[in-house]
Amino acid sequence: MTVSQKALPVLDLTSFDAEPSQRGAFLRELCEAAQGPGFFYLVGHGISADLISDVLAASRQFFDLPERDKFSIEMINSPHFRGYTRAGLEFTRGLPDWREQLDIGAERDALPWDRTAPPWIRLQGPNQWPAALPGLRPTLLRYQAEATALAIKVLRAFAAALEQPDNVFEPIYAPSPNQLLKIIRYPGRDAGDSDQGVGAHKDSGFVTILLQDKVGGLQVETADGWIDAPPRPGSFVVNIGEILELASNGALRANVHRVVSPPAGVDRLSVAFFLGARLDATVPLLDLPPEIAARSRGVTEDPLNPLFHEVGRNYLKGRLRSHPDVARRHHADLLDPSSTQSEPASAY
Ligand SMILES: O=C(O)CCC(=O)C(=O)O
Ligand SMILES: [Fe+2]
Repeated sequence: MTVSQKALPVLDLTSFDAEPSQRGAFLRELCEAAQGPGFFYLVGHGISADLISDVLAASRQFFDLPERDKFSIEMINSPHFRGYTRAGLEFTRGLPDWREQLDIGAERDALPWDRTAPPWIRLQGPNQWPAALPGLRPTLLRYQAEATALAIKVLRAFAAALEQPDNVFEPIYAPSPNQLLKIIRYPGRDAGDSDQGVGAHKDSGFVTILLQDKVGGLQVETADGWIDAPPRPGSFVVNIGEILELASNGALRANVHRVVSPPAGVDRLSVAFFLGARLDATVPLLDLPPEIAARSRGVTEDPLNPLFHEVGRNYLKGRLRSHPDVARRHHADLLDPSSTQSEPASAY
């Protein structure tokens, strides 16, 4: 498919706190970005350049560790889907993604799971950290905290763009939003290799805040075809997740995106932060003013990716499907034995 040369818009978050006319202009730009590509670059975000370079440096140090150190914290050890995943072990739409990654969630104790507990309770639990790199934990947890505060501010801006009170989503994320921080390395591809860094997908949360190093590869699907989202110094790429699509009945759309692997001899680092609602929450359908409701496109119907308003159920569905090895080892009771796919059984 051809890739269009169109660029994503750039939004300045400081305008959200500015006087009413500047704030109004910002909210209009946000609506346009949401109606169009569903993705934009964010500047004026308030996260320091020092923290950003520390996170990228710590990520590079992690991926440079010997295999035995990374393998000692593999995700297969964790029923909570935390830890390291080798390239090729994560799947998007049934095909392997050529990226290695470390998944860090909210640092919380595991909850007891028994037959009466909802299955998503299994998602809560500790992270796995590499003993060989003690500096990684404080750097990533600090970044996770700052990215959470930033994502909540972006969420408040989306609420305002929908002409809702800024805090309309607070009841479904406070006091313990679902957080997922992923540090990712995309290896270069040799001739004949698949170019699927990560296959075409939507993100499941409220919003995603993406930090990229200097190597491109992210592409966004739009009405005009795929658009490149090359790195832009000092900015994050922000995109809409499925919770906002559900809550707005498609007035905001979670857009499809993918990463094309870098060429041979080059690798790419990215750090994705996904802000989600509380796992025990149910996504409400917002009462939108008529002129916004008129723009609603409804929620995308995709038989391969049914969307549930129950947050924990939706999130668990995605984790089981993306990490079939973890699903088989720890959650075989949730898988449908008649299916070769790692889909959750429809019963729960
Ligand atoms: O690495 C990137 O640029 C995007 C990653 C992504 O889309 C994801 O992990 O959901
Ligand atoms: Fe994504």
